Amino acid sequence: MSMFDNDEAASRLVGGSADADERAVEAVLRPRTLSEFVGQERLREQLSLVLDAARARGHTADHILLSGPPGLGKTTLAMIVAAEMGAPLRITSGPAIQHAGDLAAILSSIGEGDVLFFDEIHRTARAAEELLYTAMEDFRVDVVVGKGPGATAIPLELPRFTLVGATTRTGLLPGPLRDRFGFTGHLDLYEPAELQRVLARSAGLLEVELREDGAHEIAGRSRGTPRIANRLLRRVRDFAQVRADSVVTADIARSALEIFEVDTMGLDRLDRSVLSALCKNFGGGPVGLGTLAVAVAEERETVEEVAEPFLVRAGLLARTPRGRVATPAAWTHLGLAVPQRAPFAGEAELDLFGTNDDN
Ligand SMILES: Nc1ncnc2c1ncn2[C@@H]1O[C@H](COP(=O)(O)OP(=O)(O)OP(=O)(O)O)[C@@H](O)[C@H]1O
Repeated sequence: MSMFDNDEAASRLVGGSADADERAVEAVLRPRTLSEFVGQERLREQLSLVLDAARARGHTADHILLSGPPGLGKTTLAMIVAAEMGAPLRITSGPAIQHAGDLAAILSSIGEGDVLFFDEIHRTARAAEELLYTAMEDFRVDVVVGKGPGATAIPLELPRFTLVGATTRTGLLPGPLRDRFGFTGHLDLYEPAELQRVLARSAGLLEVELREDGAHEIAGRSRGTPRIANRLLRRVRDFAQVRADSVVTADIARSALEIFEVDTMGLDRLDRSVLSALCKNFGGGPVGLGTLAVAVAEERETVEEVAEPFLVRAGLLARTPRGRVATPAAWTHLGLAVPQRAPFAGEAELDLFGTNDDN
């Protein structure tokens, strides 16, 4: 059985998603205004324009879609949208909406100007989609009363509200849903310098004495993700409290993260064992996903969904039509000499977007 069978967040220090306990801790660290929100300059400017214009017209803002990997600040931005509009925030998620009735119940309790944050909107049940379309476009839901031939649809007018949808990829959304958003913003991975600012801010709130070189060390291992940066900071703080004088320097951060097996690029044990098997057992590939999974004693889903996305993004692993391949950077990162006749040399069809997943 895989050590990563359960929720990714529960078992991984460098996983992107968070469980309920972590979300409670995170609430303390959330920026409350656009100006407090670090990085994502373009998106911040766009959002600020959308919100300022709506306020100037005295209207609710258009529906907003936010896309990007977990932990980059979509929930935080939804909260900021509500705060900047001076509106109450309501929260739901795709997985919570199994039937049209679930959605109708939420929508019918919404007030004028409310902001409805809809997390993982791409996971909304089909049965509720139509209802969502009319709610977003016409601020109306048709509530069906009765069954069979005698069923009638009673239109229910809704107050104007702003829906803020979050998704990990806009491509996962049906076209008609995507089209109903007036503004779509994409969140990119953060640069290390931006993560250093996130860390400095969090350290202030958590009353951790974080030196600049300490922040630099943690930022480099945070996989471009504020959630991971904050999580690593909390672990480093533990170490600094127990083993040092509570001050987080680069040395302290390095020692702490070595104990937690997070390396200089932010790879953990699973990531490294995948790369190491690929290079050492299979000469750098190409090798099929199933074979690679067996070599690291993990489920193929774990390798594919937990380890690979970041390895691909970090340019360490490529998915090709003939299988997984280690890039020169992978050999170098593992401290191995890059072989002369490496498999990547002749690969013209690198699938860097990871769409080819069944080799
Ligand atoms: N730009 C930022 N500046 C400062 N802190 C940030 C920023 N973005 C995210 N954070 C912090 O990172 C943590 C995770 O952010 P958030 O919950 O908004 O991510 P998310 O994209 O909604 O993730 P998920 O998709 O898993 O819900 C929060 O504690 C938040 O305060």
